Amino acid sequence: MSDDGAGAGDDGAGGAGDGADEGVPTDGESTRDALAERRGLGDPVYAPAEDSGLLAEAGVDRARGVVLEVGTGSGWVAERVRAAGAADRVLGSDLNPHACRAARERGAEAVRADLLDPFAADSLDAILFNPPYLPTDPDNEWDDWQEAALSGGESGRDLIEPFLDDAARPLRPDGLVLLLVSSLTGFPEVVEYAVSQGFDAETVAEESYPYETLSVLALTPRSDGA
Ligand SMILES: C[S@@+](CC[C@H](N)C(=O)[O-])C[C@H]1O[C@@H](n2cnc3c(N)ncnc32)[C@H](O)[C@@H]1O
Repeated sequence: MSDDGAGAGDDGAGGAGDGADEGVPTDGESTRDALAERRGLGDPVYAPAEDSGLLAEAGVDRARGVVLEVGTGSGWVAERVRAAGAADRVLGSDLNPHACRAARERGAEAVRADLLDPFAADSLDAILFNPPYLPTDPDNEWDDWQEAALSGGESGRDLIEPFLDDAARPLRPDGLVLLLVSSLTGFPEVVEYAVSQGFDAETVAEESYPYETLSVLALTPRSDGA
């Protein structure tokens, strides 16, 4: 979600980042407010930003076979991976019906779903997720789709943990999860949780911004299942 104008792509990602980092506070909650304000609270669909760009690059490099982007938003990441041509099929899913519509308009195959719920066991070769991850004070939660795109609850990990609880189920045994993680969310805590859910974790991309470091974790199911 970093928005310092570094730009994550040529057709939308980082597009809201013209204001550099001026005035962006360093605590998670007010950072969230500043970022949400820049993106426009009226827009119900997350606009691609640097986090989207980092995940898309990792997906283009590593995702093969049947790929699902969970929380596809505008569908920009899914489309980048599809257009690169190395995957057999790229699906997108999102809880937000406006996002599903936007992703379809972009040409992505998108379905409305809560995390991985409707996906069958052993059906996916790669799963990508740029989750809502900003730590948010419960007293400051808004009840709208922008909130659903940004807020990871008090810890920042309210969506990441249930995602990791279920991720091994739809994944084929030699499959791969690419998970975008921000330092605001607690990188070591996410790694520890992923390992506790039976994954090996490796950082495959990292970018630092003035108020957060974004990483992409490649998670692979441990063969011993432990
Ligand atoms: C940070 S945005 C990322 C959007 C897009 N993938 C990108 O990188 O530009 C997080 C997305 O997750 C979606 N989302 C939130 N909760 C979800 C859930 N329970 N299941 C599926 N998607 C969810 C939001 O609607 C939003 O589109």
